[in-house]
Amino acid sequence: MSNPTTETLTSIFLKSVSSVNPKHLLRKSVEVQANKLIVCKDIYNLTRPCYLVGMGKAAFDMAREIEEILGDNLREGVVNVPFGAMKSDKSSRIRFVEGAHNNLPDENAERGARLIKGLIEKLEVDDLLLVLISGGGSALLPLPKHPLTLMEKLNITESLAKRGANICELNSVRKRLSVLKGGGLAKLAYPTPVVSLIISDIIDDPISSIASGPTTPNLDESHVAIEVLKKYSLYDELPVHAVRILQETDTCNPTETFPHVRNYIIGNNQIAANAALSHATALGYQSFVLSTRVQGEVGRISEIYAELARQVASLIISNKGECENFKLFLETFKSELGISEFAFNEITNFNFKSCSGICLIFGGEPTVTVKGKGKGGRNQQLALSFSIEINKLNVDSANISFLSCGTDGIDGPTDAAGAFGTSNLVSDAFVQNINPTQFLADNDSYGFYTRYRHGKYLVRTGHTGTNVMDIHILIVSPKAE
Ligand SMILES: Nc1ncnc2c1ncn2[C@@H]1O[C@H](COP(=O)(O)OP(=O)(O)OP(=O)(O)O)[C@@H](O)[C@H]1O
Ligand SMILES: O=C(O)[C@H](O)CO
Repeated sequence: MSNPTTETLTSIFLKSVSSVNPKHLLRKSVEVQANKLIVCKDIYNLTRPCYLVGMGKAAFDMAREIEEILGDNLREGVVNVPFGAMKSDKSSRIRFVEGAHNNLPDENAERGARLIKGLIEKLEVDDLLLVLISGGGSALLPLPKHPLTLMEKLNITESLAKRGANICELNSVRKRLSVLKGGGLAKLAYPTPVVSLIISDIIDDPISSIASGPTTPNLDESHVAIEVLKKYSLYDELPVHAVRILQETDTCNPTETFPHVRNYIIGNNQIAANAALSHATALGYQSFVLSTRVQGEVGRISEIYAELARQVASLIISNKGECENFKLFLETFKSELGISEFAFNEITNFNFKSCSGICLIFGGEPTVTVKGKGKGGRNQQLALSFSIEINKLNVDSANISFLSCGTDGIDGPTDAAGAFGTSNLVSDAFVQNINPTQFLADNDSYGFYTRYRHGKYLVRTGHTGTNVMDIHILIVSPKAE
């Protein structure tokens, strides 16, 4: 087997992204037969006038495809999309609103949210409302509860994000402060039937957190949001009217159900990881999806990945079948990496003897606490940090290549989807008089990769039109004789 090239890794990543292309996902999940709408085998009567709303990074492509599928059955729609996501001005019954520059709610997004609210308020009981939900939806559906202003709400959520709140903590607060989030959209639509089609960008696909769960009851107890704000020392700084909204308990009904709503997850990280597996296998690698639940600090993840690569290299090179040490190692990190029982048994029972190349695939969304002044993203940071960690282990018996990319094609405030890492990157960089550790310390992974090998180790795909978190690909293969 030839040594993996950056093109090899890129081809595996691109296959994973195309498997979660919204058009592809919708064609797999939704069809119209006679006057019936069939969604994941459930049947809805299309004699009802059909309306559409949507929000998120994949919403434009989802909306265009749904419009093709529904044809004249679609009466009207309002879909909020990120700036730059609109690709064609083909006439449409759907009104697209671009907003949320850099994933931050703004007046355009608020205008779009008001248009969505206005459309829903006109619905009749005999109508049908389709809701298209994908990652980035929270920033595209801002409608603060009166008298909270958009700027006040933005200050609260931005401060939480900067202080390290994870997406579920962030959205527990957003749900409490917003009219349409946390089930508000579904409540407004009642009793009109609601069918929501969701592309998940959160680990384990929690519908109540994806885009802050506009179509599911907010099952958080009222104190959850308050506890999050206290955890990050923000509660005492809130405007008085924000505290009053958070303390309202009438909107919290943990037993609430929405009998008029059906939610369908039509795309997620598992689908993308499985597609990566199929392609890597077709390329001749013995491939495994070890986890789609990777989270935690990037530095820690890179250390574990580096040790994993070292262990796999020694198993392949030593040509020994046994992997007791490997099993013990993997057992130690199984829960931290979110490795399933199936994946654990599959790889620890594999005989590495005369294996010509292993491809390990992960998915998830690690975090970076940004302390430096540099420019980068969690994927570029992970690829650089992995290269530094694997270099420390002096694994010279095998070729070790790594890719970490965001499936939405945008990693942090940069034009890259992510980057490559290799076991010889550090030594190679020093030949070019570039110190990787310095760039990493300044959270300047983009600055490093634009200099290293003239930027060839950056992965640039542009907006992919989908978003199912990140994909990590690790290939370990014997050095060619
Ligand atoms: N200089 C940097 N180096 C490393 N990571 C950074 C840097 N600047 C920002 N980040 C990370 O990038 C994250 C934002 O990434 P991005 O803009 O891709 O949004 P996202 O979290 O993927 O949103 P979505 O899930 O909607 O795509 C921040 O949470 C921060 O941790
Ligand atoms: O929009 C959001 O809330 C995040 O992308 C999680 O879905």
